[in-house]
Amino acid sequence: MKHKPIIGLDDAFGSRAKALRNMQGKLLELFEAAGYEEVIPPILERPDALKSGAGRFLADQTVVFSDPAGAGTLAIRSDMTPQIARIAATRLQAEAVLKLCYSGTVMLARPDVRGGSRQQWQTGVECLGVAGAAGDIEVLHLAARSMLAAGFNKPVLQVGHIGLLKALVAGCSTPLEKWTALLARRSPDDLLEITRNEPLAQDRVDALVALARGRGDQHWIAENVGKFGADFDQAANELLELVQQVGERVEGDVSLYADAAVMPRFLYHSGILFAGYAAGASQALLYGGRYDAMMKAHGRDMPATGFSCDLWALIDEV
Ligand SMILES: N[C@@H](Cc1c[nH]c[nH+]1)C(=O)O
Repeated sequence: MKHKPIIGLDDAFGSRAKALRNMQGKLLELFEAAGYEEVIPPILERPDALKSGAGRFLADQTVVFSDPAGAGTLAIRSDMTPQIARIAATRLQAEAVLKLCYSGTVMLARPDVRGGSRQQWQTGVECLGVAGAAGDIEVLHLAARSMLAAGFNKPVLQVGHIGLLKALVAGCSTPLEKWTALLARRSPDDLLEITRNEPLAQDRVDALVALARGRGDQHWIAENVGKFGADFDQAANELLELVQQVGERVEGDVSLYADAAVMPRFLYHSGILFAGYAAGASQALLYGGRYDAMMKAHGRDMPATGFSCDLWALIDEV
């Protein structure tokens, strides 16, 4: 009997296998030169370690199974950032600043994008213990350099802040993951439909629709300061200052701009967020952001920012 591959999973051999290793080598070399040390966590975790501070959303994206060796319910990791959070909060607790990098397979319960892959070869960095904008700035520069090393065509970094959306939909019963999904899909009509059942003032509805239409650039953010309360203003100012500090061109070749509609893949980010694009690619190829709240949920209150990308997507789309 011939076994067919599972839909959404793939094998690599020949030139594809070489390209994957090559890409991995380039990125790990870059991370190491920037002072990031490699960690190699296991592919299995307790579901709680993956969920802590990340909530249901990540759990829905995770394959769980009952361990035949009696260790209870186990999860195949769907993301490595929560593993780094666990390690930083437990085994590396003695170090105040941690700069860590990783490269390993993660498995998604369902693909991120229609017809996409369920397996990703996640490669990235996490910068922990560097307070304020300094950590974000360091990670954004390293993301830009990674995009150049990976050969992105016309690389662009879009930077947002989850606090903007949270402030706009405060008091709504629709969960945050629903809003982020609709905004990530850029579907203003579906979004409008949901706002009908929510106690939202018209100016908030207009703001959400503007985001779904992709109109949340720097000017839009600045214009809206003062309209939606202190939390919105704090997030907006943090984002505008960061973008101003880093500048519109990073490493000479990477364009960077603010976009309030940048949405996270998972819901554990609690500050700035960013996505990296290459001209001609069908999807964002790099994701990152700040997740101090997830560190707190893991029992170690410390600042944390990082990014990751999928080597499979890089070799296919760059
Ligand atoms: N792991 C996140 C990106 C990230 C890394 N560190 C912080 N955020 C993702 O894949 O979406």
